Amino acid sequence: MTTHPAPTATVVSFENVSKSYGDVRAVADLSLTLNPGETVALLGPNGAGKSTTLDLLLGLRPADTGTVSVFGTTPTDAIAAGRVGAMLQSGGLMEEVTVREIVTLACDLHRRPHPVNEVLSRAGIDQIADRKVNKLSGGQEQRVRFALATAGDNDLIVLDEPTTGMDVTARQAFWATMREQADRGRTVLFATHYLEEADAIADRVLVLHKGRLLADGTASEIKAKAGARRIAFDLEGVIDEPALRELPFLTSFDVSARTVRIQSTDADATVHAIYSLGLYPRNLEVAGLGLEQAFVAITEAEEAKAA
Ligand SMILES: Nc1ncnc2c1ncn2[C@@H]1O[C@H](COP(=O)(O)OP(=O)(O)OP(=O)(O)O)[C@@H](O)[C@H]1O
Repeated sequence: MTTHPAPTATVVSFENVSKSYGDVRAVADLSLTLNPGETVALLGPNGAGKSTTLDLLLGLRPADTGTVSVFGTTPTDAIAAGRVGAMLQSGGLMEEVTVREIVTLACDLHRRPHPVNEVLSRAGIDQIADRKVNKLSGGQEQRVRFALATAGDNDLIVLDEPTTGMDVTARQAFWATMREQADRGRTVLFATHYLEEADAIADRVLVLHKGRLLADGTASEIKAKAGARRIAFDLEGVIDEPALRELPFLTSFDVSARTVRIQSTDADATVHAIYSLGLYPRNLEVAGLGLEQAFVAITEAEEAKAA
């Protein structure tokens, strides 16, 4: 009887990982774990450390301190075993070859390759398979990178801002394919600036800021962590702005024409106080923050703490 090694429960593990470039601390004491079948968004503003984190995960850069492991081994060994596919932002494609040639090469090099035609059609580049790579548009190049990342059967797919430059159709097709991969138990990790993508696609969102992990949870948990809720209402007559600004628990305030828009960390108390002022708010709406607003709130709170 053949014995198989027990499946490793943890796909990726970072333990107290730090990485600096000279004086710039790109990743600071980062600890995280990725589990099988998760689709995880790595979200953060420019310079947050997303690409560096992915480089460390792929063994493209060594950590200064801490341990990175992928499927219980080093990133290099996990990649050599054909378990990881990656689509990075940079990295030139070979120019004087056709799309089919470069995809065929990627399939030939993979331990568990998919058929070339399947890879081409999944990435939506079967129609341009005979075109030279240096004649492609930015969005088409991204599709080729996507094809290279999915040339074989990978247990972990790592994507650095994968949909940059893709049109809406390409974006939708791309995420449909990624969802299929996740449904088949693959782990997908992607870095993004697009909060709506993180919200729509990811089971889990990691918020990175100045190399540190600020939040780790579902999109709704991240929104809840930001604490505030949005309140909007219309008022008739003269609007007493100073009185409204004194409402309890406000974190933001805006009046335009007859509409008051505020954010509050205790919406029930704020709404109660509005009525206590003797006002009659019309079209009253109370809603949670969107991920974008939550993200801004969390990073601003962090900046304020650091100041
Ligand atoms: N090779 C390098 N040499 C020096 N500094 C670097 C290098 N690569 C990145 N940095 C710096 O490290 C920090 C993190 O950069 P990184 O590219 O990881 O962030 P990011 O979140 O991927 O940003 P973006 O969203 O803009 O791609 C930044 O301050 C950046 O300027």
